[in-house]
Amino acid sequence: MEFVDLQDRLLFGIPKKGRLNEQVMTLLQGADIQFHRKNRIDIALSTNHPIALVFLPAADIAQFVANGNVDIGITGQDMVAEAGANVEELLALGFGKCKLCVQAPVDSPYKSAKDLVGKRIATSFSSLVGKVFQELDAEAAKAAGLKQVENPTLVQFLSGSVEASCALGLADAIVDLVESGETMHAAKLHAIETILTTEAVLICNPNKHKTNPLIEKIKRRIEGVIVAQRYVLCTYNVPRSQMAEAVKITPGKKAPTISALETDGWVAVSVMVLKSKAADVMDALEEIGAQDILVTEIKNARMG
Ligand SMILES: Nc1ncnc2c1ncn2[C@@H]1O[C@H](COP(=O)(O)OP(=O)(O)OP(=O)(O)O)[C@@H](O)[C@H]1O
Ligand SMILES: O=P(O)(O)OC[C@H]1O[C@H](OP(=O)(O)OP(=O)(O)O)[C@H](O)[C@@H]1O
Repeated sequence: MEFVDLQDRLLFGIPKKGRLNEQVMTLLQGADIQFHRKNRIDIALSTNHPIALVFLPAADIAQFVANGNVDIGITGQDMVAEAGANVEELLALGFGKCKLCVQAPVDSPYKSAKDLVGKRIATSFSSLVGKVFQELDAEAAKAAGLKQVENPTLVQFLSGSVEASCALGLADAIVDLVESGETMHAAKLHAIETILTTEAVLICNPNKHKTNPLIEKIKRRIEGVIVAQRYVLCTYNVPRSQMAEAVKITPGKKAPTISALETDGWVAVSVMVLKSKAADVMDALEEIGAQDILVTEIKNARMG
């Protein structure tokens, strides 16, 4: 096998497959981190930065970053919590958003996690869930005036297809991720408690952030890509008399840029607007007499 020289390169852990992979690839492209990944090789050298991309299971990235095996990485906050990893969260990325929920069969009597003390729980998050039920067991014991409960809750690890475990008789309830709820409903389960909400994050080894300026550069670039994905640029002309109203509709991230027009009594405004609100904003601007309202895509951004 060819030897890959990683010396002097920042090691960047990237989810090698699964839910986060595609969006991370888009971020890298937007941040102009170029690389060529040979077929099935999990380390790719960047061709325009001293960076090596290390393709890893999302579940391992937090621990790898905490241990300093890689310097930075992208994974879910759920994975960081499950690993109990000591990492610095540099940036929330706005995708991979879901909730880690306790789910019970819809026809079961369980209404909250407390009702499951002493029962069997299947999950891929056995460390996190183990801690939650240890606490619930301890609370139940205390309430009953005991040192510990007779039947501690059994938390079993499953690496996948967790939602099938109640129907299979393996567990009384599960703890798994929920986004649309489709998987949960299809398995005739319902959420009875949320353990955490999560999204994808850029993380860094706490000792590396200050020592390598490239980390801050990558963070700023990725931040720019995210802003560009989320916002559009809106420009319009509006009578000066309506300027205060216009600023209320489009306050901008900091403030709108306003310049005088040659035509007396009019100003030109340039301002960032959330992509999801752009159509409503255009309607509202039109209603107060704004003209020549244009909305354009932002390719990239650097914010103050
Ligand atoms: N339905 C979902 N919606 C949004 N984000 C999700 C969803 N499922 C998982 N995620 C996020 O993506 C991360 C990786 O989940 P994924 O299921 O892709 O795991 P994986 O281990 O990378 O892949 P695989 O399950 O294929 O082995 C999760 O830790 C979570 O942060
Ligand atoms: O609420 P939903 O939108 O249905 O999403 C939730 C599902 O998504 C994840 O699994 P994924 O589809 O990534 O496959 P996996 O079970 O192989 O991890 C998670 O483990 C749930 O099963």
